[in-house]
Amino acid sequence: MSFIRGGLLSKQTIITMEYRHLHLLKKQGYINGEWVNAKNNGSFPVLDPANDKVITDVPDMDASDAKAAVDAAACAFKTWRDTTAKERSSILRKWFDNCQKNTEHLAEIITAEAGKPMIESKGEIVYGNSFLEWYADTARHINGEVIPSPWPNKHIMVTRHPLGVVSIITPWNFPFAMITRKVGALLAAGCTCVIKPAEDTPLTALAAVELALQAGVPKGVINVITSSRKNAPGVGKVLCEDPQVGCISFTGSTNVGKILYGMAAKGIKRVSLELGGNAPFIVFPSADINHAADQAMLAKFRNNGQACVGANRFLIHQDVFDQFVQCFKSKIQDRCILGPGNKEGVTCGPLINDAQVKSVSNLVDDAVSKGAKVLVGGKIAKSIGEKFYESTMLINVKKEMKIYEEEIFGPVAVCLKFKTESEALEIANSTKSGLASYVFTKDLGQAFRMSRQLEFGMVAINDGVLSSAEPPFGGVKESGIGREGSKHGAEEYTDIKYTLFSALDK
Ligand SMILES: NC(=O)C1=CN([C@@H]2O[C@H](COP(=O)(O)OP(=O)(O)OC[C@H]3O[C@@H](n4cnc5c(N)ncnc54)[C@H](OP(=O)(O)O)[C@@H]3O)[C@@H](O)[C@H]2O)C=CC1
Ligand SMILES: O=C(O)CCCC(=O)O
Repeated sequence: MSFIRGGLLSKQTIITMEYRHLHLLKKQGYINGEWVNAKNNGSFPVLDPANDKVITDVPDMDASDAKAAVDAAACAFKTWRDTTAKERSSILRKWFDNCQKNTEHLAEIITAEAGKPMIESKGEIVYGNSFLEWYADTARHINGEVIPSPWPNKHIMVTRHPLGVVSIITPWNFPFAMITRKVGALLAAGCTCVIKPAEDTPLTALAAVELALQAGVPKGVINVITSSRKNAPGVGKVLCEDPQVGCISFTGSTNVGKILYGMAAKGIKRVSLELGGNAPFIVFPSADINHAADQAMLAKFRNNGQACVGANRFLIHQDVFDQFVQCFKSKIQDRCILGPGNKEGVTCGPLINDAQVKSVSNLVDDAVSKGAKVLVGGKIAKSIGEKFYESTMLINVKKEMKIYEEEIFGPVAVCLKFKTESEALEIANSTKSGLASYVFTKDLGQAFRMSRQLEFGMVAINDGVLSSAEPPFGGVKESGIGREGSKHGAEEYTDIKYTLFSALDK
């Protein structure tokens, strides 16, 4: 996708902006076709991570608002499920068109609340919107089956039916795409939803939903609960346990995913969980090293490393280790330009919040205290601001360091050396996570062996970016359950029904 490839490979012009110029800035939650405040009248501030200024306040909704939203979605489901696939497709297409026309406005909101450089924010709109376009088409192809029957005069028909109300809980790192990927799919399938965006990034969700309404999404079909971290557990309990909810679709940390999965289990509800990753990026001696280092820039520094598919461990064959490290290091020094996302030329913005800064700093400090060597970066860029962490590269990393096995979720590249293919595989697979993995080799047999033996839901051969609307996105092991994007993403929101027709004799 151009967004992912653009920022770190070339410099672009960025328009500066102020919050007062933000279009589509909504300041209320959205329930049953109305923009509403919290029943408790509470609110919380949404901050710009580049400078900690308040962009606006939004309602701090709690469990009672969540219940109202679920009730609205359940009521709307009664009619939405009976719309034709063609009608749903047409609404999704209009939503796609609206987002496309408003790319700049949506991107400005992402940059303001998530801190991304404008080039990446615009790219996220292109990427996120591709799910709406894809599901506008897919809506008309969620097919059933007629299976040859083992009995004479009997027919087996298999049909797909929407699950009902879907609870959507999304993270701050892709505040637009994580919503369109889920909501596009579930609307196509005939479901309705309640969205709970992250405390840090509710404004993108509200703007996206405003454009959905303008596209003709009927009242109650999409509802949005804005809540602070304090109220998230109460809201989450309703979204997971209310009997009217048929499915919980979550993207975020593995820890929270486990909590939600536990609550969903009480009602035997369907779950779709996209959780943490710990992606290996493996470079074999036959690889084109310059290309591998270019792709490493994308796999590591997209959204400043705050991505579940972000490369977490660079496993480099000993024969090309020095060459790769040198090449990667000089690209980091040339292309990672730290600063506020609305400043021209910036390619790496702030981390989202203080917790992220602390988590990344702790991992690096722990590694350095145990002997890791910093080749680039290694600390907070205090002259720019407290949330700006320098793009960093570490070598001499050992097993006893936390960074060796934890998900970094920040702009820190850790390079490790291996000797053999089996050693690379063993290190790569020695994690509870199994989301994305990257392999660089020109040896076709090796590429197939790695594809087969890597215990990951996604394997990219000779590429650093694998996300798009067409393939199934998702992980194995503790990285989650289910797939998003592709036709599988819509099928996640359906149940299969088998009907037996027995032809009565005259
Ligand atoms: N797989 C991925 O794509 C992501 C992984 N992460 C990982 O998680 C770490 C922490 O980030 P963080 O933002 O705290 O991620 P979380 O998993 O805590 O947050 C993701 C979403 O879940 C919500 N949430 C949190 N707790 C509950 C709950 N008990 N019930 C219902 N909803 C809940 C959050 O709301 P609120 O914001 O209000 O707390 C947010 O909307 C990161 O460092 C990273 O390692 C983070 C984001 C995305
Ligand atoms: O990191 C995430 O939370 C989602 C991955 C972004 C993508 O779709 O590539």
